[in-house]
Amino acid sequence: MSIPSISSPSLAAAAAPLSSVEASKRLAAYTAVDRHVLPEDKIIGIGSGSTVPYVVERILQQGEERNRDRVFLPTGFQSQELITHAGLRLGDITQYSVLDVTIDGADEVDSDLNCIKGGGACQLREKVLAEAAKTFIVVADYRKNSSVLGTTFITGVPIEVSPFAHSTVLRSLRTKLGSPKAILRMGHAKAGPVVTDNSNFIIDAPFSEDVMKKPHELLAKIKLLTGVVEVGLFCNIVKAAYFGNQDGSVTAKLESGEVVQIEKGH
Ligand SMILES: O=C[C@H](O)[C@H](O)[C@H](O)COP(=O)(O)O
Repeated sequence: MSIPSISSPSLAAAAAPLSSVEASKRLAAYTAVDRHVLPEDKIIGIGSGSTVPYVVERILQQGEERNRDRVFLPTGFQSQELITHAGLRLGDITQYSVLDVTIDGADEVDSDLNCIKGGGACQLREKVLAEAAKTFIVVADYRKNSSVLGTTFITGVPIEVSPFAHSTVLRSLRTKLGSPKAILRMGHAKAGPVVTDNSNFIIDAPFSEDVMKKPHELLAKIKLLTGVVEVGLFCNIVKAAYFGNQDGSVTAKLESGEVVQIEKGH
């Protein structure tokens, strides 16, 4: 296995000045990798989205020796490409049912480390790799750090559904579960609905603040609808969430309830 060196052109490009949001994503990702991707970790889950490339970038910076006997499992097509293009060894969840650590992005994280995920339609595979990991870590920029889910990510809870059942699930969400504005997610630059890596559709279902304050209850109700494959509410899975801030610090929310401020350069 040949792993690109730290001075490769792709990393040189990555070292170019970043916007404040991108810099915050990188800061969160680098901090999380430094703290949670340890020398003894060999089976590593790589999540989806625009923050995760910085996770892979930092893992590469740990060096060829450290990565030689590691296997990386993807949460979808995008992270599979990330892993292979980085020259890291690709594995599959069907080969490894226990992961040492999984690091993933999030659309929003509340005070109790519950998350909305699935803005990129990857929540099914992401949840499988999150639950299979001994340690599941979330990385995001400061915009995702919230106290109640649905405050900043307002398009709704992403719900993966079997195409066959999408209209019945939509009806139940609208008329029984209190999401009258639930809609089928449509593609951009593609006619028709978004189709997931699992050949399913996505429904985005916004709920009131009162309902979003109890994400576990909402998750249970949505999962019981026939045809629902997975819900983009992650409850009681996250061990720690790292948010990069505009001032160069990182806010870490821990499973214990503690919130730690990591100052620039630490
Ligand atoms: O389906 C997509 C995933 O849940 C992403 O991890 C989530 O949307 C966050 O992505 P980003 O890092 O681009 O904000």
